[in-house]
Amino acid sequence: MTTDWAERLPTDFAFAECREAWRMADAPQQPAAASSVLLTLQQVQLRQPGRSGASIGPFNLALQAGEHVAILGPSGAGKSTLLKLMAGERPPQQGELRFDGRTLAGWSPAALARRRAVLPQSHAVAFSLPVALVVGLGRVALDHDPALASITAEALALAHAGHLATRRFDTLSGGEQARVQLARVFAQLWDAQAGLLLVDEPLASLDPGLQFELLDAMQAFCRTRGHALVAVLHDINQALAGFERLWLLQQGRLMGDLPPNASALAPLENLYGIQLRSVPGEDGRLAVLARRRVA
Ligand SMILES: Nc1ncnc2c1ncn2[C@@H]1O[C@H](COP(=O)(O)OP(=O)(O)OP(=O)(O)O)[C@@H](O)[C@H]1O
Repeated sequence: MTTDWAERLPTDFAFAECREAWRMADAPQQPAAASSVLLTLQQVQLRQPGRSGASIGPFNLALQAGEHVAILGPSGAGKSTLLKLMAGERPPQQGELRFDGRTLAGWSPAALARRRAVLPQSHAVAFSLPVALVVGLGRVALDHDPALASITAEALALAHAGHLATRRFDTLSGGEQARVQLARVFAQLWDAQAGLLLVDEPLASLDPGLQFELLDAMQAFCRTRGHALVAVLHDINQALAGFERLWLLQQGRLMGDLPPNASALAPLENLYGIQLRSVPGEDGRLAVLARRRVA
């Protein structure tokens, strides 16, 4: 496979960022040193457009290189918007974001695409594209990509989607499409180091077995490459099992920045208005049973 197909993509193609990144490819950037700050948000604030007018922030956050953070909160709390701010997809009205020491605006789309990948909550593809092409779109920022075919195959296998390689994306089920999109972001950061993977409800359309498998795959993928991982999740146990920090959001504000241990239970109960009972989890990690709060 070559990158010639990128020239044939329709102009309103959904992966506008990738196409832009492919056009603007420039010199590779040096990755952040281990245990350094990768991404900072300082007084970052955004007001949503239109009638909702919801105000998100101000956020003051620092994400370390290689750190794994889960963002939790009720529906409409601002989780996806925070992820979009971190991705540089939504510029803040106030405040500053720095990625690897440089303001996000100071990164060219191509250089950013080689260091950080984004898996949005919805990922419709407007055209009937082959699965391998959708995965290969993760690598359009590279000028020369001799390993494209093998990385595409390995990324699909890691996302438990190797058997879908010859299918067309629009014929796949929701869960199959989710796995292909996960393979796309794996492919994007496959040969990067100390990057950033931002994922929004990546497991929502998958069966429970696949949720375990793909959460493990995502964690292992990031750990072996030193990538930081920030995931918007609705499943408290997934957040407790595989993440080092929990960012709790409510009404556009950060209500807590906590480790995934017993100290998080009361804040989580308050966040969702539910009762949680701790139960033994895997490898001694905390797990919870959720119940309706009794008045
Ligand atoms: N483009 C937009 N224009 C106007 N309002 C928006 C926009 N995007 C989000 N909002 C509003 O901002 C608030 C936060 O939305 P966001 O999608 O970040 O929430 P969320 O926590 O991810 O929710 P969910 O768990 O339901 O996906 C909501 O009230 C939403 O209606």
